[in-house]
Amino acid sequence: MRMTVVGCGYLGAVHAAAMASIGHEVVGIDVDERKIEELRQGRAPFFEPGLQEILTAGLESGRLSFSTDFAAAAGSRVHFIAVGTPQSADGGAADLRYVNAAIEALLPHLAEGDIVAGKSTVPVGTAAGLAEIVAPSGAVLVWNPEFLREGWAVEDTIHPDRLVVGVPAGEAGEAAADVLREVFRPAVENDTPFIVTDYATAELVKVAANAFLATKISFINAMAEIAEVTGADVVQLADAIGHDARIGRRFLGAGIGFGGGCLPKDIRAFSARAEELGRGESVAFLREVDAINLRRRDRVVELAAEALGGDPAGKRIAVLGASFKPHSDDVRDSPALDIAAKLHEAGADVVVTDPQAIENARRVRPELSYSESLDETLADASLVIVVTEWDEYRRELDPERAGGLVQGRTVIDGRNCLDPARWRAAGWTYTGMGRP
Ligand SMILES: NC(=O)C1=CN([C@@H]2O[C@H](COP(=O)(O)OP(=O)(O)OC[C@H]3O[C@@H](n4cnc5c(N)ncnc54)[C@H](O)[C@@H]3O)[C@@H](O)[C@H]2O)C=CC1
Ligand SMILES: O=C(O)[C@H]1O[C@H](OP(=O)(O)OP(=O)(O)OC[C@H]2O[C@@H](n3ccc(=O)[nH]c3=O)[C@H](O)[C@@H]2O)[C@H](O)[C@@H](O)[C@@H]1O
Repeated sequence: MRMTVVGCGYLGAVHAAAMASIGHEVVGIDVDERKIEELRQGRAPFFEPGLQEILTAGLESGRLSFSTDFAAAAGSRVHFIAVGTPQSADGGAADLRYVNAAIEALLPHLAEGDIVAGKSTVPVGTAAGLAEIVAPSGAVLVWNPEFLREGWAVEDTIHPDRLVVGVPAGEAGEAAADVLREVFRPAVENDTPFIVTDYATAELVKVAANAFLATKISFINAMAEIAEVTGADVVQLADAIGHDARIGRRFLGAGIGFGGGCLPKDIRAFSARAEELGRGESVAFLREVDAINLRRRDRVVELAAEALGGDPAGKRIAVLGASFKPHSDDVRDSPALDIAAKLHEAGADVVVTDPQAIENARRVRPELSYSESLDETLADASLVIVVTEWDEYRRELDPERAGGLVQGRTVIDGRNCLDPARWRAAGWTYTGMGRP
């Protein structure tokens, strides 16, 4: 099937290449000329495992192309909208200007019977408004939220847990759902749950899922705060409650909390929308989820100061990690970089390393010092802080060897990803997050 993907960022670029990999003819459109040129040249514009391979294969097969010209959308049966919905500058609400601009630009190229499928994460009520704008073109609007995780984006797109499509009531909606079934045929044939619902439910499923995940992380971080004053071990606690299948162990990783381009902005946008709807109190707990999350960043700064005798000023600190999570070069709202910046502001001599994210980190935090080399980062450090649990630090970093490079064997494990016994045995003072 011929399709368009409007917006070729993290979500759109992966979606376009993945759709081509399952046999569709895809044109990716973006207003960012540099990004489109890179994609045309076959260079993934960001690090995402598996993307480079499907991008190259898609271009070579002739099924995948990119353009900055919306006229390239003409002739597609489905037009996915995957543009950004960032947090607006004046508060928590989602900024919908890119979604509105994308729809406006697409309108002249739509034909009767086309489907416009929104994938961007939007406040509940957005799709109903956009449907009215799209209607005169004869196209049908559906909302098809995306649940992929960065780092596993290709796998999640090709083998999703579930597919959700919000459609208008009536025959047109049913027919549109059938077209989406065809788009995702390999997954549908693999018995992936395919949930057809109304617009509001589809929009809410997305924000509810992210709100739940954020709440789960802040819940365990709240337990970490209690563990810190009682001497309990939050990692064992998570293992123990996680054995209860009703709770589950995943997303109970206590540490410096969640960041990235989605969870933080999505819970804030959800709160803002609930307030607009007069139901702010229904999701008031999300403000606490946000507050707990941000407190964990400050806690690391506090621990760092304690470890350095009360004042980090002038002390060399090695910060291992810059991306908001491993297997990604994304530094949007990265807790790792936020902590590094706070320590820098406190006067510490901070050096940050990361296997993939240094280029992006430099753009958002130019005031920090970076090194590609882990050894160089560790050299003469009085304190080492692990803030992103890359395998390079979690598995491969040998505490003996690292101990030979630093000035002081003191480590703060912001992700509870190191083995405390092993590091202590190598003479390190180890501090985890909510674990003794
Ligand atoms: N990054 C992720 O893992 C996921 C993102 N989402 C949602 O998907 C949406 C996109 O997120 P990302 O890809 O992370 O954002 P992004 O910022 O990486 O990409 C957005 C892209 O849209 C382009 N764009 C902006 N205005 C445009 C226009 N008028 N026409 C064409 N292109 C335009 C930008 O140039 C950029 O390349 C957001 O709503 C996000 O919440 C949902 C699930 C996963
Ligand atoms: O809407 C989105 O964009 C996406 O947001 C998240 O995906 P992502 O942001 O890629 O990353 P996650 O794996 O959810 O991690 C988010 C943050 O939580 C942190 N985290 C995760 C798990 C955990 O146990 N503890 C924890 O602190 C991670 O380090 C990271 O900073 C969701 O997991 C996706 O389902 C969703 O599609």
